[in-house]
Amino acid sequence: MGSTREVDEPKMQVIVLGCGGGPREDNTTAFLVRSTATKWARGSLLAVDAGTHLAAITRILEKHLPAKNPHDADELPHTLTEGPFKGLKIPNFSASANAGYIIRTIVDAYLITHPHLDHISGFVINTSSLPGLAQNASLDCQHIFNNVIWPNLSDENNGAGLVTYMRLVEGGSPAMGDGEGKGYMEICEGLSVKTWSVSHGHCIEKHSHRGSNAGLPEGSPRLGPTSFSQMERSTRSSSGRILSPADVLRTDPFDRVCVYDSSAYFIRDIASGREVLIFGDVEPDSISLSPRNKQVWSEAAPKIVAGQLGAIFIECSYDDSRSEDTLFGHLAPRYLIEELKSLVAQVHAYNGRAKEKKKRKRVSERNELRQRSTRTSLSKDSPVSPLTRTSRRSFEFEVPQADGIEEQSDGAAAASQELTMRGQGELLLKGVKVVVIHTKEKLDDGPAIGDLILQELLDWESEEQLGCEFYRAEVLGMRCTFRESLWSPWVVVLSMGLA
Ligand SMILES: Nc1ncnc2c1ncn2[C@@H]1O[C@@H]2COP(=O)(O)O[C@H]2[C@H]1O
Repeated sequence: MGSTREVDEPKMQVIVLGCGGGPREDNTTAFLVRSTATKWARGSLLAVDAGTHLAAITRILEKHLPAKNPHDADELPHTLTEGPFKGLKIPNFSASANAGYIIRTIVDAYLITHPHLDHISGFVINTSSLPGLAQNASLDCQHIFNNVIWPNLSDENNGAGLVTYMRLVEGGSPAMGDGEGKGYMEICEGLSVKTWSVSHGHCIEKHSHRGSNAGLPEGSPRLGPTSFSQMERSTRSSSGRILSPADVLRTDPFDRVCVYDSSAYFIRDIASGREVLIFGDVEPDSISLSPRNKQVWSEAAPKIVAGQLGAIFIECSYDDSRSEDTLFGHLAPRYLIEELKSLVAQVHAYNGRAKEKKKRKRVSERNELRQRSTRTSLSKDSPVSPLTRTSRRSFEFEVPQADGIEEQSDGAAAASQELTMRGQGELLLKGVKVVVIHTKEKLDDGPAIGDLILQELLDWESEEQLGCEFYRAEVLGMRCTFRESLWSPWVVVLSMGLA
């Protein structure tokens, strides 16, 4: 039997370097993720977004470096005994030199959810001051490394070759990985990743220069997998007919809307199979012109049922006082809850399918037994071949109709409908940790935005009974910290200020 210590040992660590969505530039979105099994090996840190990066790492180290005699080289290398980098062997005295060591040696790749400045500025600025840094970035930086906004430090278009782009296959490549890790791409020592595109609002101009509409022919706005008829929100045409957002688009084939692409990453600890899900900026499916979150929830559902998903990091930029027309591709608590209800629906549907599969298996085993005994008796006294009698058709006829959810053509949609009717999540997300990120400060004297959003989420939760636990980060001076530290059996999340 495994010891309790073994069970409680975190398998993954997420260090929150920045958790805000602006306007403050010192707390913009940035994480470091690692598999604890790698024990701080070379190339074992994955940066997910890097709105802030080197500066935040330096600040953490300043707080946790030992008091030392700067001339006593015998003290080096030193193993850190506290803070988010606890256990890391550092080769230098100063916080600055050690931060440089971390990003040159331990950080192996940068997963960028989308190339907006609050998610990339640290990465871009750090690259210029670190000659020799060659990193994989899942970012098409051509708009940044274009010799106008920033020198082309990439290895494309005659660039300096400090950054290598890596383009991930949406939904994972079937050629990658084995077994449960199939489709996942190894991204750094100990971690693999699967990515899904999600939508982050749309450009004010009507064109398709980038984002999910790019490359589509004139007048063909790309619609996501969810049909617009499922949307709750709608507008009224001059004739009084209710128009969905898709209809609005279709009324003028030359009006095309450019949807900003963002990403959701399932990051997997290769050693244990545990995962965390980290979203970039994202808007709710219900008001999106290219709703794609449902696909992510569908992928998450079985992992939740299997207890494999440690935490979901998702944005909630505004509180519920924000109107729909000023969300600019973000979530507020009412929409985050709506999305989590969509996840509940997927869990419901998954459970239904699993139940049906089990039932079918049982029935098929029973039938098999029955047929065997029939075959035995037929073979004794019937001229008809037992094989003829056990044809596929007669077999199918004998399978009784399974009840409930499996009769629906789309289990998730049915479950969703049911949820809307009942308004209850049946605590199906019990134990799921939802970490709220990318909150935007209001710059007023009112309560901290994190407090406001968390309270609203808790109010929604008591109404909807989804079962998830909410955590949020807040800005305290130069630091962000969690009001409660998040420690699940396999994920430890440490933010800047936390020991
Ligand atoms: N049409 C708009 N009018 C005013 N502000 C906007 C508009 N679109 C986007 N923004 C702001 O620009 C910000 C860019 O980063 P974010 O997506 O985090 O949040 C966005 C909004 O705060």
